Amino acid sequence: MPGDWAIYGRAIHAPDGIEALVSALICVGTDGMILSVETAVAADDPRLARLRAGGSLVELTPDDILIPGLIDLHIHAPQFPQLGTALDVPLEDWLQRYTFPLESRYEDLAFAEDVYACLVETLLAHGTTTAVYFATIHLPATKRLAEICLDKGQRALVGRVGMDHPEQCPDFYRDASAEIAIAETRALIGHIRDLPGNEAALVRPMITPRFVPACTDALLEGLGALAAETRCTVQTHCSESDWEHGHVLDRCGVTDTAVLDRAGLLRRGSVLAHANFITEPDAALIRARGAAVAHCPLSNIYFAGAVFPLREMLDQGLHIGLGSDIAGGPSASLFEAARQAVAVSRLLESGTDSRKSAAARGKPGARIDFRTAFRMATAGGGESLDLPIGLFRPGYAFDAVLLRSGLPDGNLRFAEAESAAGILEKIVMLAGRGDVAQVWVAGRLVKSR
Ligand SMILES: O=c1[nH]c(=O)c2nc[nH]c2[nH]1
Repeated sequence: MPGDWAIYGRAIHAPDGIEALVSALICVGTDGMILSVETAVAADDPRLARLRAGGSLVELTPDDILIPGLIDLHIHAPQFPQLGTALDVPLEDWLQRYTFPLESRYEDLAFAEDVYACLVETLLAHGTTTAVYFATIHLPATKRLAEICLDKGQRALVGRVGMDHPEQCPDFYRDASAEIAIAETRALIGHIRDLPGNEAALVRPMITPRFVPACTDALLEGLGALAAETRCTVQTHCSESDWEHGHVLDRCGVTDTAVLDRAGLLRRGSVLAHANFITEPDAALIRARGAAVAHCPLSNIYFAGAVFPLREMLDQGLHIGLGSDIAGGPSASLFEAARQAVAVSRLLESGTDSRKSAAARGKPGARIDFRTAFRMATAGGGESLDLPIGLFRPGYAFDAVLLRSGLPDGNLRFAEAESAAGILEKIVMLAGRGDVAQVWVAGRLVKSR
């Protein structure tokens, strides 16, 4: 729609707890930002008639419900071809055997374009309106990923991966030096910030050291200095598995979090994927710096060897959102990540070894429910990135997903007069691509069936 426009119907979001917005009128400006949100607007309100007459009103049906766009805090874009496969070995073997060989192929720009275009389309179809991407060490292909996100209208944060450590990175897939990795990261930051059509910063660069084991101290320090200089946010992996956590302790004498902080990489808006083995002082430091954790329950099942103490970390006030971790996690759907976050928290609470007594088996109080999972997939992601997304509030971007009950290939069936909590529980437990009717990013309709 060319000018200001509005959407009228039922919505749900999670400012703190869950808030149902009944008969809501959400007005959206030409810049894609929400101008106003009003609830209990009567169907015969004259403003609706005026908007309707001007062709500026989207009207939802009783089968429809609007939710904030999903925010996926951790995706490896080049790993998309391997989604759903290659999960039979531990992280350190998976990287060397499957993942580095696949990522090395992105020197081929045509290959990269095909994969990245398909991935961005797929994620939008699943309702992922904001995606935080690791790319590869290849600057041209990483620039293309950012351009594809901008063309297709997906809000994205895109990073060229830095990895120069000769002991952990193979000869065929490694930065030639820390200097080159830093220079190319700088070039990507400039390229994305100057992209024509990106004046509103729909796509942003991210400084992306792969993880401490893959980076020399010179690279970590250089990227930290670059983050301070450019005020660019940072993403990396942190204390992911027993092997990874132990490797960093052996090499550096301190945890990943302390190493990242020493290098200046732990900042407001920094996203640390996994963080399964962070210590109490690590958690305090992450909180003090305003950094965030991307909780990736699916890949943690395969690689971590432990369950992230999510409830405890939320209670300590950390910013936490959800990551699909394509392709360490075998699903592109953030709804799937949300339900798995609930499931693994229940396993952590109950424990898993039936040979132990119930009292000795688990971690009391560790569970989260569907409300918390939904919040992490939406408002929690926005807070983590320090961006005004994930809520229906004036001043926030209108990034939204319209879910429709009863679509032929969908899972959702809302009963008449079902409560907001009941509907949300069904969404978190059942929703998938087949339930997504329309998707908007920054007020632009980017998917419709
Ligand atoms: O899940 C993961 N995927 C990766 O690609 C990776 N690299 C380092 N650590 C990692 N963990």
